[in-house]
Order: sequence, then structure tokens, then C-alpha cells
Amino acid sequence: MEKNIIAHSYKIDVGKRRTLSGHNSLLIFFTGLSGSGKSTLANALEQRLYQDDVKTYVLDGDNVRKGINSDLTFKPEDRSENLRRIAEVSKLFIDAGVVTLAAFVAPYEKDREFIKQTVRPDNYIEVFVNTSLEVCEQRDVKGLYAKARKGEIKNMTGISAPYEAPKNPDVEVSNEYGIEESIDIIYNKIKNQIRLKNE
Ligand SMILES: Nc1ncnc2c1ncn2[C@@H]1O[C@H](COP(=O)(O)OS(=O)(=O)O)[C@@H](OP(=O)(O)O)[C@H]1O
Ligand SMILES: Nc1ncnc2c1ncn2[C@@H]1O[C@H](COP(=O)(O)OP(=O)(O)O)[C@@H](O)[C@H]1O
Repeated sequence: MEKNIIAHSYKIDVGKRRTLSGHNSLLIFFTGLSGSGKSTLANALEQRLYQDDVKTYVLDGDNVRKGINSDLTFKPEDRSENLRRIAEVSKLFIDAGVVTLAAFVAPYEKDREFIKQTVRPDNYIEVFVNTSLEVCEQRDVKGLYAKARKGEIKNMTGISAPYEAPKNPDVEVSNEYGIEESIDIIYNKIKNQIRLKNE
């Protein structure tokens, strides 16, 4: 009992923590087809924020699907579970004051809405990387589209599984913009929501 009281007295309540200098609560969520440029843009934006001394972390397939979510496939229900866990992890990161950048296909509207509600809508910026299937397939960064066309991969988004395009994203970019131009667009959208270290 006493232990609980002591533990509680050391807890900073979330509202107070958010007023600490440099504390940020933001999830920048990049959605789009495989090869659309999500990871490239998330990492480039992270570099830009790094120059502002903002604490960041990038979540993507490389560090999530190979680790905490290595038990999941690309069936719709597993994608939902993948994104549910990503939402909960993002919530912890942003509660710790880290600007979190997430790059996932997230093809279903209901899963994206779940993420938004989990981190709270005020803390959520949706970036739709609207690169066409044609361009993604030409890039075929990981050779997945070729495999999907040959039937070697099932449930490939854009080929044999759907992508529900966001109807109302906060930001939309595409391959018509260069990488730097896309970063400028996204940065301008979020800069007022980022608290700088020395503010
Ligand atoms: N069937 C199928 N469909 C789509 N993508 C596939 C598939 N199989 C493997 N990959 C690779 O896994 C990455 C997508 O994983 P995500 O966790 O972002 O997907 S999802 O949000 O759960 O839908 C995706 O990474 P990115 O290319 O970075 O988007 C692919 O490289
Ligand atoms: N305007 C652009 N925005 C983002 N990526 C681009 C752009 N033009 C070309 N690319 C290239 O497209 C590829 C996209 O791959 P990646 O970022 O891994 O996509 P995703 O994470 O969506 O699967 C990279 O090789 C990147 O250099």
C-alpha cells in the first residue's frame, strides 16, 4: 500500500509532462503502396528534425515486422494486428516525448482510424504517399511485385490485395515531387506542432 503511494507520488501526470520544454506528442504516419517512398521520406524527415534537435524515432517494417511482429503475415487480420501493436507502441513513444515517424502500407481505412484514435487525433498526422502502382512496380525495390505477378507471393497490396486510399489525409505527396520538395511540404505542415528544445 505504502509502496503504491510512493510510486504514485513520483509519477508525472501526462498533462504536466506535455508542458515540459522540448516535449512533443506527435505520430507522423506514412501510408502508401510498397515502394511508394514511405521509408525514404520518413528517414529524410527525421534528418530534418534532427537538425532542429528534435527527438525522433522511425518505426518501419524493418524494425517492427522483423521483431515484435515477426509472428504476423499479410492476411487482413494479421495486418490489423500489426497496426494495432504499432499504434500501442507509438502511443508509448509519443507519451515519452519522442516525435514518432511510422512508415507502413496500412491499406485499410479502419486500421488507420484505429491508430488515429489510439494516439488521439490531435497527435496524429497522416501522410499519404500517393505514388501510383505503375511507378511502384517499375521501381520494384524489393522484387516483390515481380514475384506477386508470378503468383509467388499472395496478398500483395496493389496486385492481389486492396489499398484503400485515404480520403482525407493531412498531407499528400507523390513521385511528382522530389524527395526534398516532399519533405518541405510535410515539414511545413507539422512545424507548428513541434516544440523545439530551447523554446
Ligand atoms: N503481401 C505483401 N503486401 C505488402 N507488402 C509486403 C507483402 N509481403 C511482403 N511485404 C513487405 O512488407 C512491407 C509491408 O509491411 P507493413 O507492415 O507496412 O504492411 S501492413 O501495414 O501490415 O499492411 C512492405 O514494405 P515496404 O516496401 O517498405 O512498404 C513489403 O516490403
Ligand atoms: N519523390 C520520391 N519520394 C520518395 N522516394 C523516391 C522518390 N523518387 C524516387 N524515390 C525512390 O523510390 C524508392 C522508394 O522506396 P522506399 O522508400 O523503400 O518505399 P516504401 O518504404 O514505401 O516501400 C527509393 O529507392 C527512393 O529513393
